[in-house]
Amino acid sequence: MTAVEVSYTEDGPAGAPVVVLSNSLGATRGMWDPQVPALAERYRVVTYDTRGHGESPSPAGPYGLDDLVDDLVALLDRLGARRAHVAGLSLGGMTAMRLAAREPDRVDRLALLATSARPDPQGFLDRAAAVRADGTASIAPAVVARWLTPQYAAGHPELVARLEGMVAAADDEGYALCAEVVAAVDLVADLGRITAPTLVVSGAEDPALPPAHQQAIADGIAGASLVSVSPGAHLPNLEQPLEVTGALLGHLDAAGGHA
Ligand SMILES: O=C(O)CC1=CCC(=O)O1
Repeated sequence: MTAVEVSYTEDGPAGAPVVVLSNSLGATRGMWDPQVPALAERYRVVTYDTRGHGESPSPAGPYGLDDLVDDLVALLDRLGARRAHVAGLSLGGMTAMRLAAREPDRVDRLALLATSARPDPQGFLDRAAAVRADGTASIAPAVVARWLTPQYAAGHPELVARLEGMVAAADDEGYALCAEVVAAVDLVADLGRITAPTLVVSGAEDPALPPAHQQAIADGIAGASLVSVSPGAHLPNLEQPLEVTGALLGHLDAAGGHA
């Protein structure tokens, strides 16, 4: 399939090293809002909407993970970035892992948050069927219930409402096609091919992709470091923004400022 031109936003100094942030299933690039200001103090931060999400196109399917990687490579080319730091959460992390394994010369440092090299497919196939039948609004409360710990969600009803609105606004077919991408992901053989210095981040209470998934990634990528954020669920960057942003900056800054 031809790569699509994804919709993106840039923040930070134009000449700084590029950091690209890739979103999770059902989210938009807005999910990175807590991280962008601090990262943009010293990086050219690029957030984008994965195809089928937000303001990016939702071409007819089926999609494979390599289509999402092709979109990301096309974005790097549009940015004039031969190499970039790449961070992704969940589906975004799967895209980032595949890029790092397939085109290692395009990736400087890699950050993989709340993601998996081999998710259990059935739940995602069921989810695709559910949104095709009843739309993304029908699954939004259950999805967001996995993104934040129950305690944090109880204390932040406006955030919960905003996130549920984000999922409900997602294109039904785009969401379903990307859920099918997740269901088909098997990156176990790719892990050993990843040479980029890698940070892996877990939400200690993530019910969607529990910490064993990130442990398997950290075990499979040579030299990877693993940080567990607690309390934290599937979107630990929202619940623990200071800790996650600090971990990202520590990892990226170790590159010495050159992507
Ligand atoms: O949506 C979820 O429940 C968890 C998830 C899996 C892949 C992804 O991007 O989010």
